[in-house]
Amino acid sequence: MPWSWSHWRASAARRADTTSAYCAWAAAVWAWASGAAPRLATARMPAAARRKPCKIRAEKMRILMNEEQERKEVPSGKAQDTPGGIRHRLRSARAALGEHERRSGSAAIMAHLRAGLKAHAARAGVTGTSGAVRIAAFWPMPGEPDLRELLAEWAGHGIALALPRVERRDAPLVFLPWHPGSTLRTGAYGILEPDGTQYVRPDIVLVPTLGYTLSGGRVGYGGGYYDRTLGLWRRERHPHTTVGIAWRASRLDEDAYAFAPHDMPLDAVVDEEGWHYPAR
Ligand SMILES: Nc1nc2c(c(=O)[nH]1)N(C=O)[C@@H](CNc1ccc(C(=O)N[C@@H](CCC(=O)O)C(=O)O)cc1)CN2
Ligand SMILES: Nc1ncnc2c1ncn2[C@@H]1O[C@H](COP(=O)(O)OP(=O)(O)OP(=O)(O)O)[C@@H](O)[C@H]1O
Repeated sequence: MPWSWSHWRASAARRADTTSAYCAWAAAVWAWASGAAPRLATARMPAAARRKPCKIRAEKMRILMNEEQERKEVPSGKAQDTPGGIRHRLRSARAALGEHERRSGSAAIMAHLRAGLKAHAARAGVTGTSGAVRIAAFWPMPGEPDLRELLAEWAGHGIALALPRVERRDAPLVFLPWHPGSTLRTGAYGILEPDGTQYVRPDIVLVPTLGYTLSGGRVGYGGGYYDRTLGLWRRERHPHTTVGIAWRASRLDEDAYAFAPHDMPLDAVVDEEGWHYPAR
């Protein structure tokens, strides 16, 4: 069979599964040294893997290799459907926003939520327990819309709020009550999360969204956390409605990304321009 990158990568990934990431790279270097593979193969070793080849688990190595490869093969600015490529472009678009744009953008998103969240809940038929809804928000990671001012305002009006916590990497999120003054601790991924043991199930979920389509498709950070959580709630028939919170700059064309069956579509999206409802 003629040598090809994809064939090599597939067999290297298989090797990484069963032996170790380092062995896979050693095999690549050996192949290169013996003239069987082009120089390009070693040049494409992911930067993070290059730094600590012995310590990275085989699975992590495989993800890094795939994402690095996807990034390099995607011509910039062109619609593509590889998760690594699209996340990379979305992160770049987000990073390109200036401090002023972020501040005024967050203010615009908060204004749209103030004006429209009640109507959204009514439209979705979500009334909450005894008529009182609990809203799940998120504590912003760098670069995300910052809704904290609005959260304090809602709390002041007696609205019950919650924030997500990552308990386990491959599990659904749990939500814990939050009010101004609640103790937060640094959790997985360096995000501030509520302390405590009391879990709650929110009725309205503001979903941090790295990229979205107007039909409600969502791209996140690739942990699958919200999909797992919302999928579980749907199976357990917990009534809720979702609102993706996103920058306008992260809007994707409908055909830009191939959504997977586990991707839970958003019920609405709010960006700086306002509310967007998928035509369903
Ligand atoms: N503010 C906020 N809170 C949130 C989320 C979010 O998107 N925003 N989440 C939404 O799900 C959950 C956390 N999910 C996350 C998943 C991956 C990464 C992340 O930075 N991943 C790295 C790889 C890190 C690693 O492999 O260890 C990356 O993408 O480079 C961050 C958050 C729960 N809380
Ligand atoms: N409902 C689910 N059940 C089991 N695994 C899931 C589910 N949803 C997602 N996953 C796993 O998580 C991985 C990442 O999913 P995806 O790319 O959709 O994450 P994301 O929506 O970008 O992440 P996040 O919600 O954390 O921001 C998937 O490849 C899959 O392995």
